Amino acid sequence: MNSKFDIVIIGGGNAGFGVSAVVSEAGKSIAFIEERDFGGTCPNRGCTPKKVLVAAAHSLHEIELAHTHGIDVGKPKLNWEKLIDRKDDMIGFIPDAMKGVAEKRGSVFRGHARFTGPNTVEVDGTLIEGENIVIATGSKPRPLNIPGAGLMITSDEVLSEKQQPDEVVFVGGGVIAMEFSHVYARAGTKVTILEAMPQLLPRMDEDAVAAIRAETERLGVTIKTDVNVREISTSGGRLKVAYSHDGGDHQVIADRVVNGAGRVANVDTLNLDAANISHDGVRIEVDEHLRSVSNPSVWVAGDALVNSAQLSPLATYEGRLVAHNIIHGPEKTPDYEATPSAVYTVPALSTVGLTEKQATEMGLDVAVTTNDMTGWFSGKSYSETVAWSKVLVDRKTDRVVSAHLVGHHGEDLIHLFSLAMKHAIPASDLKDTPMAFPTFASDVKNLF
Ligand SMILES: Cc1cc2nc3c(=O)[nH]c(=O)nc-3n(C[C@H](O)[C@H](O)[C@H](O)COP(=O)(O)OP(=O)(O)OC[C@H]3O[C@@H](n4cnc5c(N)ncnc54)[C@H](O)[C@@H]3O)c2cc1C
Ligand SMILES: NC(=O)c1ccc[n+]([C@@H]2O[C@H](COP(=O)([O-])OP(=O)(O)OC[C@H]3O[C@@H](n4cnc5c(N)ncnc54)[C@H](O)[C@@H]3O)[C@@H](O)[C@H]2O)c1
Repeated sequence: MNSKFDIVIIGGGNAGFGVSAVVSEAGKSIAFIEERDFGGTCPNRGCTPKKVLVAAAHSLHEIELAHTHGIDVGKPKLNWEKLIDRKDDMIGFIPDAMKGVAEKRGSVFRGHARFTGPNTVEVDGTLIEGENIVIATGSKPRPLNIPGAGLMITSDEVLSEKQQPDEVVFVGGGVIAMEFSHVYARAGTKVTILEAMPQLLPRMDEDAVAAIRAETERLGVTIKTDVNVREISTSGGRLKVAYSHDGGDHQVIADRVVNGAGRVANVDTLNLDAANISHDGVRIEVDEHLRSVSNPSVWVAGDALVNSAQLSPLATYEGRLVAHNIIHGPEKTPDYEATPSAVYTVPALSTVGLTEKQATEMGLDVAVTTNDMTGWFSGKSYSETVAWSKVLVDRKTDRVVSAHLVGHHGEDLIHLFSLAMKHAIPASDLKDTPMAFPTFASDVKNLF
């Protein structure tokens, strides 16, 4: 097999496939290296399987609300094993299908890649040379320096273990903890979230987080912020989490403790020094074109890049951008300003743009409008338990600065705000655009 290629891609996830789509179209030769499942985290261990569990939580939520529509139903019982089987059935074909795509685009190598020189990597004894090499190796759970940290499971096990735990503790109150808490709590698992920072989801708008926190507590989830998790140990066949909070020492017993403390770039085993790639062990230093500052043959995209949010559409976007820059020269720089995202609690917290605090710190003159839509016709029809919005509009430019939505189909509505921001559609034009009625989208004009 030819071991010299135009482009070597390390990692077959969203970022790697983003690169391969563009460079294969341009007729370049590709070595595509993957050590685990083609498709990577999002379709195999992330977004897609997670959404199957979230869909079950939606169903349980609807059943909870059925009585408001005059429908009598008994207490539902989720069969966790069947849910995991359903998830496995839905995604099982993905690695082979994606491997097939990879094979159409280039030469596939299976195994762990590590650099041996500025333009070479080694995979299981095979040396592969690339004019350009793209690091698209994704992320992995943050290793925690807590005694007993090895007793924790990760989102991988949450998505694959067939036995539903009675009690779960999440160390960290970020996206993973919030999404799985809503599934577990509705399925009857007792959940505790221990977050180190004063706020759950620390990067998100504090009022939006307060709204989803209240809904999460309504489900019975125990949430502690400003917590120092001190130790995890075994206790009578179960797990004990010792933590400090509010000046006191506490403990909670659970069947499973989940690492929900963030994910770090997966680059520490790549032997970066052999390729003269400037890094600090986690962060590879790149320029505005996502190219290594010390080795111009090396590029970084997706979760392996520390500069941007760990989101699958961004991984694909960065991969495609890197491919463009390899083919046409370093022309493009990423623009993250109007990136929408959602936390798939039930209902979701959806957001695009700055938090109110960030806008204030930047000295922007913004009109801030918040709404509780539970009393609106749309919110009432669907008996929404939480329906909340905050929209920021720049008073001088009439441009949407950000939107934060909890419930009210925000995970879809957020894209209207994102499009308006990206394509500089004035906020007043967005307000004046007729939308099908009665829909949640038709409420957009009343949100700001
Ligand atoms: C539980 C969970 C839920 C998520 N939900 C969402 C969501 O709803 N929406 C969203 O936008 N994002 C979500 N994400 C984030 C999303 O999955 C990532 O942002 C995305 O998968 C990153 O793509 P990537 O290509 O950078 O990395 P990955 O998809 O992780 O791909 C990297 C690949 O590189 C391979 N690899 C690593 N090192 C080597 C090596 N040395 N040699 C060979 N191969 C190697 C790995 O095996 C892996 O397949 C979620 C993540 C998790 C964990
Ligand atoms: N819907 C989505 O788009 C989605 C879903 C799941 C995951 N993801 C991505 O995956 C990444 C990882 O998710 P995550 O939830 O693990 O990370 P996160 O960054 O969202 O949250 C991690 C949380 O853990 C806290 N923390 C860190 N160390 C701690 C400690 N020792 N004790 C207690 N708390 C601690 C942090 O303050 C933070 O709030 C996210 O960055 C996210 O972008 C996205």
